[in-house]
Amino acid sequence: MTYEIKNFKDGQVTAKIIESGDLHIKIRGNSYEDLFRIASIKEAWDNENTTNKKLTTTLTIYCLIGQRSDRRFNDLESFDLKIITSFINTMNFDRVEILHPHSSITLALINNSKELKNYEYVKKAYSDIGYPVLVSPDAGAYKTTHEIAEKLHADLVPSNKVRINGVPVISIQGDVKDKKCLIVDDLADGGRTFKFLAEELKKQGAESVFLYVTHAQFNYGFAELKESIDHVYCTNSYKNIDDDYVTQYKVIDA
Ligand SMILES: O=P(O)(O)OC[C@H]1O[C@H](OP(=O)(O)OP(=O)(O)O)[C@H](O)[C@@H]1O
Repeated sequence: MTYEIKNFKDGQVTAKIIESGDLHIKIRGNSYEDLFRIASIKEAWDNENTTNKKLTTTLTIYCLIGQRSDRRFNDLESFDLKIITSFINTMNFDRVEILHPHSSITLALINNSKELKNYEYVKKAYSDIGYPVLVSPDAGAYKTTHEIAEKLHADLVPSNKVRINGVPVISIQGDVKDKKCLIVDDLADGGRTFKFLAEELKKQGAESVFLYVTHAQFNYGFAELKESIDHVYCTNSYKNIDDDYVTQYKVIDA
């Protein structure tokens, strides 16, 4: 099944089904415009296929917008992931695949959802570096990084970040002296969490520090990170990056 998307000059999005069949939309999903693209395609497809119950509809989202906003942060503020997932649910897909969501709340809020794991990308980085120790940067990342470490038979050093009087304090729970370390997490916004952690790992004698994140925003570039992180591994779920400092695994043609 194929479709095309057009944008009107005022920003309106419209979809046209070119060829019918099972529907499988593969999209970053990292903008509100992408969500409306999905809705337009699905609406056009539904209109063509109201009577054909044998066809299936699948949505694959590589970097869901709002996945970090998995709770109402403050009174009087909107719960954005709830709004986004409610909108996706109105489209009634048979299956919705989400690549490495920030937390399980995303999967709980989306009907018929399934996680696409980050394992194969971490494995590639792990082999490329030469079997480093995995480092989970916070409590949120511990569970998924622990699962990966078990599968790879890799050592895992958990670390934790707490704020004392607003200042981040990092505690590393293991020995990293003379070791190669690979920090594994879901996303980098600015990347400062990892810069501080890498500095601490190097203070404790780490030979080198690498970073893997599935969703690579890096909104402030790489200059600061280069001071303490040797190389970055990520997917292109959020955007394409053209920089020798970054190895990007392609999940979407874009
Ligand atoms: O690039 P940075 O700006 O340093 O941010 C990256 C961190 O932010 C995200 O966690 P977040 O703080 O949103 O997790 P939470 O659910 O614990 O609030 C993400 O999982 C990273 O750990």
